[in-house]
Amino acid sequence: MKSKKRRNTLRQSLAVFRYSGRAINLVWTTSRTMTIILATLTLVAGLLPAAIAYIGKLIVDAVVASSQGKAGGDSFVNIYPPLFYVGLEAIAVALLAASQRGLTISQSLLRVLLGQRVNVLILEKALTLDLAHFENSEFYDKITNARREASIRPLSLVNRTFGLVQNALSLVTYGVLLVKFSLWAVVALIVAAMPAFIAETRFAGEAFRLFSWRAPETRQQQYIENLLGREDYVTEIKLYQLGEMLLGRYHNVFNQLYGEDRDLTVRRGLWGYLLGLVSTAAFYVAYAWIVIETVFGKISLGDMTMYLTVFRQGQSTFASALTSIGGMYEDNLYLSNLYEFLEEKVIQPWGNVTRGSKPQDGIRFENVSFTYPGSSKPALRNISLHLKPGQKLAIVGENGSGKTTLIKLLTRLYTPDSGRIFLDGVDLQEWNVDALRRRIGVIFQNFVRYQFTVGENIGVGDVENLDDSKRWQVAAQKGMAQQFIERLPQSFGTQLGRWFKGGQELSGGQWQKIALARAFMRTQADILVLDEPTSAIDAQAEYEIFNHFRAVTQNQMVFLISHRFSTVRMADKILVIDNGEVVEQGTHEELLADGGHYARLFLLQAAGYQ
Ligand SMILES: Nc1ncnc2c1ncn2[C@@H]1O[C@H](COP(=O)(O)OP(=O)(O)OP(=O)(O)O)[C@@H](O)[C@H]1O
Repeated sequence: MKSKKRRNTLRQSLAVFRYSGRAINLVWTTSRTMTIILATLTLVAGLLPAAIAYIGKLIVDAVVASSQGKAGGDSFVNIYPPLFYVGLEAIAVALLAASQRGLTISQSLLRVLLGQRVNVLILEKALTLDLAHFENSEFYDKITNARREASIRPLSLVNRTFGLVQNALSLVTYGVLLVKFSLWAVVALIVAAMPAFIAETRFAGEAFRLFSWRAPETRQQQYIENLLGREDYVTEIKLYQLGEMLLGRYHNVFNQLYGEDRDLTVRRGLWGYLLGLVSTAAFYVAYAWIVIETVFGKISLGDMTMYLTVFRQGQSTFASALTSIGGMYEDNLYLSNLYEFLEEKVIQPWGNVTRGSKPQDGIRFENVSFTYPGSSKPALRNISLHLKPGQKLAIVGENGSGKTTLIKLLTRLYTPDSGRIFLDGVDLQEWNVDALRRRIGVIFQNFVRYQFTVGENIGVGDVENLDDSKRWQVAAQKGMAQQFIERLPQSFGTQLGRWFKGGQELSGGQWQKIALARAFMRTQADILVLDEPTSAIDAQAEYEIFNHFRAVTQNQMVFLISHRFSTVRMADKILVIDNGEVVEQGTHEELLADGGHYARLFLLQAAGYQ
């Protein structure tokens, strides 16, 4: 029982080295030269203090020898040996200072490089995750935890590991010098410092657990900071007078966090002090012992000077080694967060088909059903449809009926729970991700308003031709954006949004025209997906867009979601969805003649215009 407990304690203590290897590897792959410099300087800085203490002893002994020579009546007093040692010590001290300064410089540079490296690793990982991850709050906690401290912790762990090696080297060399005096003194000093170490690792663990639990609160604070600091929120927050309420919430979260922090900090400080007293007491007992031994002439004055230096420095080195271990424990815990995030499993059910077996088949949904993760009700049920190359499909339905969900399945942001979707006769799951995505041009309702130039905002539709200004123009023409862009101060070169210097804000409809142009930028895409692309566009422009819509999308399949029947009626096929199910399917004329759901909604809207 006892031995099991001891093994556990040992394993816990050794756990401080768990991530050291990985952290060192991370630093090593970030900059080999810098790591070698860091290791060499650590070695030098670890060995020099004992050498300096030893030279100190040589100085005192040489001084005593010289002065005894004089007292003995020698006419020639040899002043050179002590001076030689003084010079030697000066050189050693200068070297120590140089190595310490070198350590600081290389650590600062490595910190910057490593911060960038870890952030890139986190962002690269984020790119491989799917949409479902981003809709899960636990995942946000993970990414928040990984990002918050992870960029500084690997270097900190490496510094502490190296620092520990440096301290250990110093301690071993001090030990070698001290053992000559008494082995027991060495053992006593080590034992006296243990309680402080145990307390340190305990508190570090507690601090970390506090940090992890709090991820939701921290995110809440970040969210409020975001709400109060972003230009797109500011109008509503002002007009609804939400400022004070939000600030109040911000304070509440802070007060709660501060209370916990304060308790832990005070407890940690108090215990650190009390247990530190134990090792100070041990140090002074040893101090007294050395003084007594010197008074009784058992050791030389030089030895006493050396022992005192060694004791004093040995004690502070030991204390700093213990703090390093406490800190390493903490670093390990934070790094476990980083690696937990980086090792988050990504299922990539993508195939490698780049070309369909039946290119004339177009898109086919067969009995597709889908329920969002964590939701109890299916968003889509038994959807079947078929769209041939070049055909246009409009999807109609009330809010929340499942239209956008259908598009998310088509674009493979989600995978159906049952049923299958085929493109050119091949199941979407078997398609190569790049080949599939290259074939689709899409605008979602919440398309992104990039704080880039107008041209780039259109160019992102086809990243390989991001800067091709000729293509921008063609795409802008198709999206009816050409006219207003030409009136902007720097035309396609105008910076959009308010975040950067000279940025210009656009109206909702103008942004939507940019988004339309973006979808048209993808010239090789033969599937165009438009989720309410004209909801903010004025009637005249919409009329013009759809008048030439057939011409500009001649060879493309189009999936169009719209609440405007003037737009919908132009489609070859109309799909009416209600509550996740297809309730009607046909052309505008057929559906009107049926006198069902579609006919009722159409007449309702038409009546509104009369
Ligand atoms: N990410 C999600 N996680 C869970 N449920 C979702 C998610 N997105 C949508 N839903 C739910 O799925 C159903 C269908 O939503 P969907 O966005 O497809 O509707 P829609 O027909 O496009 O509506 P609208 O006309 O308002 O855009 C709704 O009940 C909605 O609450």
